Amino acid sequence: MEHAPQQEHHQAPHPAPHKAAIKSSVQQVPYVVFVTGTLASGKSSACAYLQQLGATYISADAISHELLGATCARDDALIAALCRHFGSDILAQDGSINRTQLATRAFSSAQAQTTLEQLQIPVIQAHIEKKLLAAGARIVPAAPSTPTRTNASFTRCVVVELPLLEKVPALRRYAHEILCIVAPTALRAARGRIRASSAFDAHVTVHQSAHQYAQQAAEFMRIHAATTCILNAASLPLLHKHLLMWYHSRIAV
Ligand SMILES: CC(C)(COP(=O)(O)OP(=O)(O)OC[C@H]1O[C@@H](n2cnc3c(N)ncnc32)[C@H](O)[C@@H]1O)[C@@H](O)C(=O)NCCC(=O)NCCS
Ligand SMILES: Nc1ncnc2c1ncn2[C@@H]1O[C@H](COP(=O)(O)OP(=O)(O)OP(=O)(O)O)[C@@H](O)[C@H]1O
Repeated sequence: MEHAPQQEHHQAPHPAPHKAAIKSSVQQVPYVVFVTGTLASGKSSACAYLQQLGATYISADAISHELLGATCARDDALIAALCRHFGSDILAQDGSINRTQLATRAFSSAQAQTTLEQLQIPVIQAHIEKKLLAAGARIVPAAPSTPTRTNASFTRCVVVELPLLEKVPALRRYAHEILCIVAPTALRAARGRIRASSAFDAHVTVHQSAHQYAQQAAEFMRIHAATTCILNAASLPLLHKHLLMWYHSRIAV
């Protein structure tokens, strides 16, 4: 919405230098959408499709994997802090974190999970912010809200997959919009079983009753924070169709 007056400046034959600078920075700014939802709702599937449509994709989970992995992208300080808190036997031979071992420790109690999040989330947040800025994203003056008209002036889109949206409030200022992917619990459970289950999923299954309410509360918060909810209760082609309509109403192609 803040783009209309700047487009008018673009029409002026000799724009003042500062106006030209504003114009060029606006043209560079991509439409930033955060994609959230609960476990196995279809966040990654949605992001993969948006990426296929041309969006730049940033994934909190992928960053988390890189930080704890064996490549040069790993974060030695974070790995050392995790070893101090959860035991040095979470370290694999290649210097990466044994994720199953860490999950067993970190998801053993609410307090341990909080410790993991306090150590890891600020680092993940800093990496996402860096990637957002590198992709041309800038702080959006108004908080994310449902657009009242199409944002046809945006030609680029950046999609950030953020499962734990509520844990990274500082990033919200970069988002034009928050998409929440929603799917019924029974479908998520069925889809989750088809997929190779992670340690977190296994933990949630084992501690089902204790986690159910927390997960549900978190999902409600994400739905509440969302500007658009997309129901992923049928086939993947139908999810793609919803996303395509959404994309075309936001991004000029
Ligand atoms: C403990 C770890 C190493 C276990 O790894 P593992 O490969 O077994 O699980 P994976 O990373 O695939 O996670 C599985 C699912 O659980 C979700 N999840 C991970 N951590 C959490 C958490 N603290 N709370 C809720 N959901 C979580 C992920 O988003 C994903 O959907 C890993 O889950 C981890 O590092 N978690 C903390 C990172 C984090 O907070 N990521 C989200 C940032 S927004
Ligand atoms: N509409 C659909 N129809 C059939 N299968 C689907 C559909 N949507 C997602 N899936 C499948 O369900 C599984 C979970 O989907 P996906 O990985 O996209 O969810 P997620 O929210 O990213 O999961 P996580 O919380 O673990 O990161 C995947 O195997 C995916 O292929």
